[in-house]
Amino acid sequence: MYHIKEAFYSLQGEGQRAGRPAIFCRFTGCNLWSGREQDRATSPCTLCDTDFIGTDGQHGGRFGEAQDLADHLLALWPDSAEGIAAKPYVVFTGGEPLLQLDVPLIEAMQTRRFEVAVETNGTLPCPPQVDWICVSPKGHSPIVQRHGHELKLVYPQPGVNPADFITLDFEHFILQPLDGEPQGLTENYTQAALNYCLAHPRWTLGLQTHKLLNID
Ligand SMILES: C[S@@+](CC[C@H](N)C(=O)[O-])C[C@H]1O[C@@H](n2cnc3c(N)ncnc32)[C@H](O)[C@@H]1O
Ligand SMILES: Nc1nc2[nH]cc(C(=O)O)c2c(=O)[nH]1
Ligand code: SF4
Ligand SMILES: [Mg+2]
Repeated sequence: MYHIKEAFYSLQGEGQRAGRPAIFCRFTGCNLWSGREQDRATSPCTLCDTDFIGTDGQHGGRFGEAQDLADHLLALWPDSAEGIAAKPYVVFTGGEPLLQLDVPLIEAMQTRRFEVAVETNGTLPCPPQVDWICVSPKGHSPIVQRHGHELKLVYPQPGVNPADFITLDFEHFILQPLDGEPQGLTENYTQAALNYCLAHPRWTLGLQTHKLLNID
């Protein structure tokens, strides 16, 4: 059974593929936070900007079979001529998608011509069938998924040094400014991230453009 918080059609707002139209499938639940505010401060991930509890969001629900969920997601892709000609794209996120994403679901999407991307915290192994792997490390949680396409580090995180990640096997290293209340920093987080990129040019700055655009 797959538990889906919400699913929607939007632009990928983040990372190397920002701007690309995509279906987002947000799985319920995470292994690094319960999703309850009273647990946030004592959880391995304290920075989350997302509600991933329950199945009550837009186009959310529970799906028993990969084929049923794949058909549900396919129905969100535009059926204009351009939509059919374009390579459809699905981003599995959450919550932590690798608690639920399995090979039958990946292959059901690929059978429907989708390219399959995942946004993961890196603490669980990613099936090799996934076409685009984005790992976003959290605090000192151990990184199990040590290769992929983009490593997208939220910056700053207390005690986390970006230099500790550049030996991992990724094509793109992206710093994404922390969206949240300033915590004892003299500069804002975007300025801090951009300063880090200028001083360490292996890193590129990635903004959460969907928040700037006020879209999902
Ligand atoms: C909500 S997470 C879900 C996927 C997965 N659990 C993960 O953490 O990568 C989706 C993306 O949003 C990023 N993110 C979450 N909270 C954020 C925040 N406060 N500021 C900036 N990025 C954030 C995560 O790092 C991740 O890249
Ligand atoms: N537009 C848009 N792009 C995104 N990229 C990653 C997201 C996520 O929550 O995983 C996200 C999201 O929630 N919305
Ligand atoms: S690991 Fe991802 S989904 Fe889980 S709490 Fe952190 S940012 Fe949110
Ligand atoms: Mg998001």
